[in-house]
Amino acid sequence: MSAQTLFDKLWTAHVVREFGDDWALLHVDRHLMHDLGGGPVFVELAKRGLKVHNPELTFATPDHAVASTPGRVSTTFPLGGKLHEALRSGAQTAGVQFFDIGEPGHGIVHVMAPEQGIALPGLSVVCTDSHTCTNGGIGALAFGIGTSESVHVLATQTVRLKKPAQMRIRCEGRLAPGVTAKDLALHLISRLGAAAGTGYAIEFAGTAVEALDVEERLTLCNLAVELGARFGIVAPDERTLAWVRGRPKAPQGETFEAAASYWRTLHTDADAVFAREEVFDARDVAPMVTWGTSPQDAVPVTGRVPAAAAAAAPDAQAGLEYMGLHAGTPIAGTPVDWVFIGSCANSRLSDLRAAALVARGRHVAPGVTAWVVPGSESVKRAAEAEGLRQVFTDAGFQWREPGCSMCVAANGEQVPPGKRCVSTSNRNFVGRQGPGARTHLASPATAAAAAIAGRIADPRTLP
Ligand SMILES: CC(C)[C@H](C(=O)O)[C@@H](O)C(=O)O
Ligand code: SF4
Repeated sequence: MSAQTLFDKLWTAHVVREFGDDWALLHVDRHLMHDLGGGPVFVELAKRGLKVHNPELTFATPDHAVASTPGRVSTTFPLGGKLHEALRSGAQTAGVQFFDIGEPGHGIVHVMAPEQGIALPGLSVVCTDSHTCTNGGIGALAFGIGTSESVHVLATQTVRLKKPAQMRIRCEGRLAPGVTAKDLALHLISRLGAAAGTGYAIEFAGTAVEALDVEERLTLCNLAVELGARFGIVAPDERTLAWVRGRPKAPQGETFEAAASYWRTLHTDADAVFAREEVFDARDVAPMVTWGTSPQDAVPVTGRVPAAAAAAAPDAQAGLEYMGLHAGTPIAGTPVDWVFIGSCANSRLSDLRAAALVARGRHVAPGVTAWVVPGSESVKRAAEAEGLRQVFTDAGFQWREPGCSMCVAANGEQVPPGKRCVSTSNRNFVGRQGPGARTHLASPATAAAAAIAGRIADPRTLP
């Protein structure tokens, strides 16, 4: 057999039928549903008189529209309450497991899936959400689908897809201390452009990626879609296997060992060919922060807001105006009003630890509202157990309930118009965190540093 890429191996393992012209019907191993799209999917299925083919392979959790207010219930945000109920009742009727708020397993769908061992290396994972690619960080064939495809998955446990072209991004060397996977992702997007991955499945490889811990790989793959790619993957290795072992829904004992020996075959063969290959030196990466309204508008925190003409995006001038920034000014020192630490990009335990390291023994600057929103109930409990909640609240951060929260503001939690927020999420589009809200994407450490300094600041040199 000719040399195969990791993606080829994952793809081939899931083909049920080839249709020609690179189209195929793929088996879906895990189907995730969330509150924004889930309810209507169940309604549509019922309307068409269809049954759920494999209810045990679908998992539902409300994340986008639930309030993060401490002590919240499902109806704290009333519209979210309706979406919650539609998802819950649809799941119950279908026999689909529903992870409700307050229960272990609840959380942002892309945080809870790998955490619970629902997503595993080698499995195909789909959800009506573009950031499903996050799961590629453990070597899953994970991708976002549309609502009608979700109905199709419920009815048939398959999905029709055209095999994408393949790109490999190799990051060689080591990230410098204080530089994270989020910074690497923003660096890659700023260098390659937010559309570079369109039509591709991206494999992230190289010594710098191998050196990332598994949660950092999830962050890196989360941002693959901000490069335009539907898939981002990292080959599973011993680190991945150790991370997966013992998760609630991961195989146990001998079954785990059998799975692990298959997972060890999931890597790109030495002489496999990619349609496009890019190589980066990890030592060039600094803590990054965005200045505009696309994730590609990112500069090192030690850098300056670029002149619009020098920026890659055609709408950079409009971005600068929306953001209320001037070309040539250092990005550090820009005063901030809000800080949001959360989202499927950066709300796992390791992210909260990194932010807490900066927050410990310091205090949020006057006039700054700083939120920490854990990605899942399990992350929240683990963080509380090791004292991180105390570190944050002592420092003046608000400790909130898990969900998407201010990442997309679908739960009514918005950055007020004209206010500036440093956010650990993945999108800084116009209005993303609320009408007129100004978003700067950054890592958890950089976001925590901004909260403390009251302005954009380099976490490595915080007084
Ligand atoms: C709501 C959902 C469809 C959307 C996505 O696909 O990513 C959201 O999660 C986002 O981050 O913008
Ligand atoms: S946390 Fe943000 S990016 Fe992730 S699924 Fe929720 S809304 Fe989308």
